[in-house]
Amino acid sequence: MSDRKIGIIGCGNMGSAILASFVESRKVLSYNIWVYDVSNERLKTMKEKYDINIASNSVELAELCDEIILAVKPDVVEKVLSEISNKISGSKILISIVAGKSIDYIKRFIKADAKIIRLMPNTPALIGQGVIAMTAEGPIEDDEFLHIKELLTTLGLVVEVDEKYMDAITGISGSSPAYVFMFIEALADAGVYAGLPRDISYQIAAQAVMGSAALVLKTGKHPGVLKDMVCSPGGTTIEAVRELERNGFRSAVIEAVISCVKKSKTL
Ligand SMILES: NC(=O)C1=CN([C@@H]2O[C@H](COP(=O)(O)OP(=O)(O)OC[C@H]3O[C@@H](n4cnc5c(N)ncnc54)[C@H](O)[C@@H]3O)[C@@H](O)[C@H]2O)C=CC1
Ligand SMILES: O=C(O)[C@@H]1CCC=N1
Repeated sequence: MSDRKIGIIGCGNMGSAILASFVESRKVLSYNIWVYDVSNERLKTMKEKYDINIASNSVELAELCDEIILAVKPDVVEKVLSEISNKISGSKILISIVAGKSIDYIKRFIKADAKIIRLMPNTPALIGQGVIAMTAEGPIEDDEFLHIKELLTTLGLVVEVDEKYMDAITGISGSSPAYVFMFIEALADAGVYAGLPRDISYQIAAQAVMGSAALVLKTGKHPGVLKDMVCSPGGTTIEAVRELERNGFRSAVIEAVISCVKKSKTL
């Protein structure tokens, strides 16, 4: 457990997922966490739920905390960084989860020797099942980096990457929960069409997706091999596979991810 103070600026979907995971895992105790958000309602909810500390603004949060997680949307990053620029120095570490904003971009607004870590998490971090891509710059000591990495394992799988891969990772794991939820929703709608009660349909669709993903990870087998194992010759599955191929399923996924990655480069 860490005694360092952690601050989160922006407690929306992703900021609150990180907060929830930290608190619920007890890796960071509530009294060592500060949050700030422009929405008082949001702060009130977070305080009620997690009993954390509320900072009165981003400057106070940056003064109080050792690690400052920047979880606002890309269009307000410049404003927030300009506010806290003088506070990020010494042993303090700025941790940005902002999509599309490079470390070089961040460095335009804060001190040249500031310690910066850039992450690309995803929302399953809320239940400790996320993917967290991580890269660092500045005079960060190995033990500081490892300390943050260890903390982030609370959120899920942590992968250290070169920053040049961050846009691609945004397309593959940062944004993909949305595509997967769409897939689960579509599977369940089809289940309802076929007469299943909706609650059972969502439950089995989600479990089938989770089980299939776990099978890829646990067996290490190629997804194509695992797909072939489901397709009995002349059976039901290959009928569905034929329809998916006819409707450009794979191409739709690939093009969607390419669009996402392109967008990330423009943020
Ligand atoms: N939602 C996701 O799945 C992921 C989001 N991200 C990144 O996380 C960041 C936040 O995204 P979301 O949580 O989805 O957005 P969100 O809109 O849910 O949350 C942003 C929060 O920032 C607050 N805010 C706005 N201006 C502020 C300011 N000046 N100071 C303090 N708080 C302020 C808003 O009130 C809001 O609660 C983005 O940069 C996004 O790229 C990264 C990975 C995944
Ligand atoms: O949609 C977005 O821009 C953010 C980045 C990754 C997931 N959500």
